[in-house]
Amino acid sequence: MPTVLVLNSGSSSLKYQLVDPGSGEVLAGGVVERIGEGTGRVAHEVAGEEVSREQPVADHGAALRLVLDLFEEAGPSLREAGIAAVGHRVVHGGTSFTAPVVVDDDVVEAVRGLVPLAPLHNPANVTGIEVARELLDVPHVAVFDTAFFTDLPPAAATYAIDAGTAAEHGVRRYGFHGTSHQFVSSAVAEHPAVTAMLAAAGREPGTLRQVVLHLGNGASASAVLGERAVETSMGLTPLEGLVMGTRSGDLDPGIIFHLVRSAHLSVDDVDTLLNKRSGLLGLSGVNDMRELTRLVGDGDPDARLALDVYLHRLRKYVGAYAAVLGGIDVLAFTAGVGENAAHVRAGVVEGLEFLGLAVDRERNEAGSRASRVISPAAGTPLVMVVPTNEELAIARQTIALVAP
Ligand SMILES: Nc1ncnc2c1ncn2[C@@H]1O[C@H](COP(=O)(O)OP(=O)(O)O)[C@@H](O)[C@H]1O
Ligand SMILES: CC(=O)OP(=O)(O)O
Ligand SMILES: [Mg+2]
Repeated sequence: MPTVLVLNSGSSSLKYQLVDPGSGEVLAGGVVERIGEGTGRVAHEVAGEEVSREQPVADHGAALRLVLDLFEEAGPSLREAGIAAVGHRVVHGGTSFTAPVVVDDDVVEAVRGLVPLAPLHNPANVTGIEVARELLDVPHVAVFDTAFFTDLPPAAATYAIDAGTAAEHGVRRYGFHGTSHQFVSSAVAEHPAVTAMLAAAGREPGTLRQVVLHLGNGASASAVLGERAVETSMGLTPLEGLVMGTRSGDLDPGIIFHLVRSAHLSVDDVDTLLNKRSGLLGLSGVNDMRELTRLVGDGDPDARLALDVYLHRLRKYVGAYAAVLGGIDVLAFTAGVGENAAHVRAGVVEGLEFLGLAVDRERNEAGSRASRVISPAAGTPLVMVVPTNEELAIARQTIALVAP
């Protein structure tokens, strides 16, 4: 099967994978970090071997050139591998993009036009697409984080603000991490434990009520009924909702006015504060869950409070989404924290016994990498860990468009 190069341009990083969309095999992959900062780093992994380099990387264009050089040096050569297409993760698709599209000049301009709605993410996406199109003469496909949430019910997608202003400025809830929520919720729906549960109750797949928690650096929750997303925690931008590594998630918008008027912060200052200096980092000094867990173990009170705020917000969302769905059949954890931090999973479920949710200690703490049930054998609803794979999902959606 021809391979697809998947590019995920973040605000200061470029993650990439060369994937066989048929088998899911990753032929090579890596990350360029600290783009635009004084010191950059690139780590390229191929066949279990890592090649890394420290050097300043000016922008996402330079990052991509560096990656393509590494493919030629360390392999596999992209020229010889003959990639079929490049799949780009694009964070904000606005209302224009409800499904993946083959990139042309108009698409690039439309993604650029959405920069005001995603100032941290879309500029890097535009640069990534432009440079990749220049360097790699194959079809390019854009896959949007927002697409899975296009059909949110109006009651969930609408902010209760002046309707004319909202319409004029595209103010509505879009939702993000959709590629992951879609991948995970369909993996849940296909899992034998879930199909057996529905069959035993004589229920149709369309009635399956899931809450998916994507807990990475960015974090979001979704409520999925059958195959359809009916709620999600991120809104106009990826700032709303859960407590994240460096983002505040939900807060009283009055805080912004207070900081602008009383603390004389500029709008850009507040933007930076809420997106880059808040969340776990703002409360504890660290944004990485592994470090936070270490600090909590050492008895650090700030780290303890940060973790308590993080878990409290998650429990609120699970309870709210159970209400939105009229009950819950599956609670699924995914992404870096969700897949690896057993104490976070246990901490979310603790106190939600009234919904029937529980984790089995041994199952929760087993170090497996596979999709699995971690609730007690006899119980419903199910609590599950389901590894996400946004790159594979992007590669599959890309190849489906260019070589159907
Ligand atoms: N073994 C682990 N235990 C706890 N947290 C982990 C573990 N491995 C990764 N994480 C956490 O996962 C987060 C990163 O998640 P990831 O999905 O890779 O992020 P993103 O793709 O948003 O950059 C970090 O907070 C990191 O500490
Ligand atoms: C949309 C978003 O928050 O993405 P990430 O988690 O990659 O920052
Ligand atoms: Mg991620």
